[in-house]
Amino acid sequence: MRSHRVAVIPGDGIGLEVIEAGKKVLETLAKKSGDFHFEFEDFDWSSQRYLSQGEYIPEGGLDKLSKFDAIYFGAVGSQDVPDHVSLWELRLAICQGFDQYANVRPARVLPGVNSRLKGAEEIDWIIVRENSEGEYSGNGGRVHQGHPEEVGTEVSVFTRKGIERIHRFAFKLAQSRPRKKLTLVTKSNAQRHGMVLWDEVFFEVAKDFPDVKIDRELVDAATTRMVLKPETMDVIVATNLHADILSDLAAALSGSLGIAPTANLNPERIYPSMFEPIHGSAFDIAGQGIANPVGSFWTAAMMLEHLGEATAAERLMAAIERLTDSGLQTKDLGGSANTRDVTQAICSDIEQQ
Ligand SMILES: NC(=O)c1ccc[n+]([C@@H]2O[C@H](COP(=O)([O-])OP(=O)(O)OC[C@H]3O[C@@H](n4cnc5c(N)ncnc54)[C@H](O)[C@@H]3O)[C@@H](O)[C@H]2O)c1
Ligand SMILES: O=C(O)[C@H](O)[C@@H](O)C(=O)O
Ligand SMILES: [K+]
Ligand SMILES: [Mn+2]
Repeated sequence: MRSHRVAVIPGDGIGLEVIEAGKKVLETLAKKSGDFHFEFEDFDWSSQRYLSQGEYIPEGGLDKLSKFDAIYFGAVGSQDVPDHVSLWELRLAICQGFDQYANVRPARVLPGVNSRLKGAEEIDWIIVRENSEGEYSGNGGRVHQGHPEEVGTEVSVFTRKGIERIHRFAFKLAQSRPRKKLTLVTKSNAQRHGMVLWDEVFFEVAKDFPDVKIDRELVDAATTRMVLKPETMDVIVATNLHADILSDLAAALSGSLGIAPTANLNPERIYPSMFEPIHGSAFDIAGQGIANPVGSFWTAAMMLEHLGEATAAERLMAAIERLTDSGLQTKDLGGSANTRDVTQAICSDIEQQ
């Protein structure tokens, strides 16, 4: 029997609720499949831990985490901790610490889901987010704090190496898809250094992929194209910040932020990769049991794929689609089901297949 060691970090808020749901689904699926199982280990790395013990990740924590086959992550963020502290101390510490430079964010309208966008059924995108540098390099500082002369800088850092590897990853992904299209998202009209390098390296890498159809879109225009001509896009490569914003838009256009999944990949597999729904801890609905767990289920399917369990990943995706198609939906999708109803329904569906 194949065994997969998965570190589970539910984090904060609805992260706890959707990861508990996702684990149940994964366990049901493994039991049904019969030829693999999970060894889950839970980590309490969260804002609660930070507030009580002064750190998100304990001494030696990343070393311990590095031994796992994958990481299943919920969300981080608390009203009692500044967002820049929680994000940097937990999610970014793992993504950057494990060089998970390729963040992959698929978007499509699942069966039975109503999008507010006319023509949304045309959405079939994968957003590739550069996940190690750019606007998230953490390069900057503050001086003269509290004085009228106060200055804060936030300097984006783009390296040739960092740019080349993410473009190459995006080209390979585009090449593997039927439409073989790749859109470069940029802002090199206004940002005349790092973004120009971003573009130049893209067109250099493009020479190695003559079968991939390419185009270039400024990020502001990319938002309108996603809304007005969704069928013209396939794989989209964008910087850390641009892709962060575009992927929330893509999720909402596909029905809800509660559905969208993410893989934070270290493609060379030197470190474990991390899988999480794209949403955050959702202060407004946390603790109510009404979070949509579908994003964490789809995320689980991406994790299965990465672990080499392609058949199980397909079975899970099919179960997710039967679930959304059945009309049993949470509030964000216009339904009245809660997290538990939806989780129970998908588990019994998997058991009965
Ligand atoms: N990767 C992460 O861990 C991550 C991602 C985004 C935000 N955050 C953090 O989360 C906190 C809250 O951020 P935010 O409000 O900007 O974004 P958010 O994603 O937490 O919530 C935005 C909106 O979407 C709704 N929503 C999100 N997920 C949902 C789900 N599964 N089901 C139903 N509704 C859902 C929320 O209720 C809210 O109205 C902040 O601290 C932020 O830094 C963390
Ligand atoms: O990286 C970020 O900006 C946040 O964690 C979050 O918004 C995400 O998308 O992961
Ligand atoms: K998340
Ligand atoms: Mn985001």
